[in-house]
Order: sequence, then C-alpha cells, then structure tokens
Amino acid sequence: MNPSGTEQIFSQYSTCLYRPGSLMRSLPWPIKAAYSGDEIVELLWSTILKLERLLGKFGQDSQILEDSVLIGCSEQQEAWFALDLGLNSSSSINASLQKAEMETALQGSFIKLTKALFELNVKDASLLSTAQALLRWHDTHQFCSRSGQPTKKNVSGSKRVCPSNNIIYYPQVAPVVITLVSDGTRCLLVRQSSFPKGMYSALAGFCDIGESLEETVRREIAEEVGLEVDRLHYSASQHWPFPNSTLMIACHATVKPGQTELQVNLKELEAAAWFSRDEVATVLRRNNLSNQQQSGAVPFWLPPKLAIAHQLIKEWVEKPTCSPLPA
Ligand SMILES: NC(=O)c1ccc[n+]([C@@H]2O[C@H](COP(=O)([O-])OP(=O)(O)OC[C@H]3O[C@@H](n4cnc5c(N)ncnc54)[C@H](O)[C@@H]3O)[C@@H](O)[C@H]2O)c1
Ligand SMILES: [Mg+2]
Repeated sequence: MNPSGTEQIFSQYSTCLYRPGSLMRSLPWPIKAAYSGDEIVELLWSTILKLERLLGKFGQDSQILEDSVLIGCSEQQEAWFALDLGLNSSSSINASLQKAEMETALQGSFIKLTKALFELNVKDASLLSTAQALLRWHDTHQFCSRSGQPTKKNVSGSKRVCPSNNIIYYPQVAPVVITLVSDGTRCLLVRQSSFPKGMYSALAGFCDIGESLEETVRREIAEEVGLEVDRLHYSASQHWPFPNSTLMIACHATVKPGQTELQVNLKELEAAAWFSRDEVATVLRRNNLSNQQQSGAVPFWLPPKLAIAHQLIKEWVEKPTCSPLPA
C-alpha cells in the first residue's frame, strides 16, 4: 500500500483491495483486480484486457487467468474473481513476475495481509479474507489424496475434482471457538507470543473432532487457564483466513465469582490476566489510535474493530449482563 494508505488507493482507482498474490476480475469486462505475493496484499481496478497485456509484458501466459476463483459479486451483479500471481513463490511458474515491477506497472504497492485486513472496511475485509483462504486452499489441494493424480478446479473455484476417480474436494473450514470469560465484574484477556507486542485478546481454540462447541469452550478454558465455565452463551461468528480458513464462533462465558484463580498454560499462552470494565473501556476508547508505537501510552491494546474478538470485548463493556443460556 502506498504511504498515504488505502483511502488514496481507493479514490485514485475507484477500487477495493485484496489478498496476497491475488487479482480480481469481473466478467466479461471490466476487471476488478488485485495482486500480490504470499504475505503481501493489494488491489486495484483494471480490465481483463489490461491484465492480459500486463501478464504478456512480464512474459506470462494469460492462461493463468483461468486459475481465478469466484469470491463474490457487486451490487450490479458483476462477478468478482481473485487470482494468485505467485509473486513470492520461487516454485511458481509466475515467479518471474517481479514484485517491484508489478507495483510500478499497476501503480500500487503491496502490504502484509494481516495489516491490510485491519485497515479495510468490513465488506472489503470479508472479500479479501475469502479470496485469500480460497486461493490458499486451491494451492494446497492440487492432487487427489486417493489416486495421487492432479485435481482439476471447476470454473468458479468452488471445488476440485480428480478426473481419474471423480472424487470431489470442497474447500475446508476449521471451526474455532473464541470466548470472552468474565467473573461478573472483570474479563479475562490473554496473549500468545505470536501476537503483536502489547496486544491482548479473548481466548481461542480449535474444535477437536467429536466435540460440540460447548465442549470445546469448556476444554479450551480449562486447558489454557485452568478455569471451569459456569454459564455460556453464543454471540456471533466470523470467517477468518488465519492460519488457513477458520470459522470463528464467538461466545461469552462466566465463571463462578469464587473460582477465578488462573493457572496459565505457558505452552499455549504468554500471559493471561483479569481486567476491570473501566480498564478495558479505557483501552477500547484509545484503541482506534493505538498501535505498537503508542503502546507506551496505554497499558495494552486490543484487536482491531474488524476482529470478532474486538466485538466480543465491546459487547461485554457495553452490555455486561447478558442473559445466559445453559452451557
Ligand atoms: N478473529 C479474531 O478475533 C481472533 C482472535 C484470536 C484468535 N484468532 C484465531 O484463532 C485461531 C485459533 O486460536 P489458537 O491458536 O489459540 O488455537 P488453539 O488454542 O487450538 O491452539 C493452536 C494449536 O492447535 C493445534 N490445532 C488443532 N487443530 C488445528 C487446525 N485445524 N489448524 C491449525 N492448528 C490446529 C495446532 O497445534 C496449533 O498450534 C488462531 O489461528 C487465530 O488466528 C482469531
Ligand atoms: Mg488457544
């Protein structure tokens, strides 16, 4: 992204943005285009003609446009596709598409996917996250796990088929629960060593095979901080492209007031602590401005608005007494 940020790119190109290595198009013309490499993202409007010319300029066969996947459509019913240009992949046939040259040719620049997601509005972020997750799934499901033969993508990219045995592979989504635990007056925030410096979030964990969501919440909370869930209720859900494609299922949980002593599992978490409503409300208010540079000014910071963790925390601050359902 150029230094002046997304807004300028959008206004300059009347466009939206997107995933690492992706390029989006509407059919038949014009194209909504995005592009980048594995960890960087961006996009802009283009037309299929321009893209074909651009690919030609970089010595690429425009045949790669066939690898595009359908990720949505505009209000005018234009189809939007995404394509991985493989800018960062040395094994890719597109490796010769040099990032800097592409940036110049497309009059844009690349940024990390994580950063891009947090700078977008909800609609664009959702599109980007779908594109990123779907393109990655195609990239890692090139072969049939039964026959070992190459699989073939359908036109929209909603599935892959093995021509030798007709096995159909559909994109996978892993369910993850994310829970904001409260003891009635305080909420529990945790951090993993992989989080950006100073950021705390709600407690998350993948569902194991055979588990209900409720069982996952109870197990994860017991495993990671040694607490027993008393009451639990569902809040909302969100598709999330990290680490691959997950469905984040967000819940509020309460523990009994007298049973709040934390036993932090340091294999999974770097830290976990209880925070008062006032503390969290203060950080939430400052969070819009908050980033790593400003972390000295605030004790900690929270995930950006777009993350479902942020919504959970905001809900708790604004509406502390939600009516619980039996766990
Ligand atoms: N959107 C949000 O607001 C938000 C906030 C916090 C976490 N998250 C996401 O939640 C995800 C899960 O949280 P966590 O890391 O605490 O989970 P976790 O506590 O289950 O621990 C992760 C570990 O679980 C194992 N695992 C089991 N099934 C897995 C699968 N299908 N894919 C990958 N690993 C699997 C791996 O060993 C992995 O290292 C994270 O990837 C993170 O991106 C999203
Ligand atoms: Mg976890």
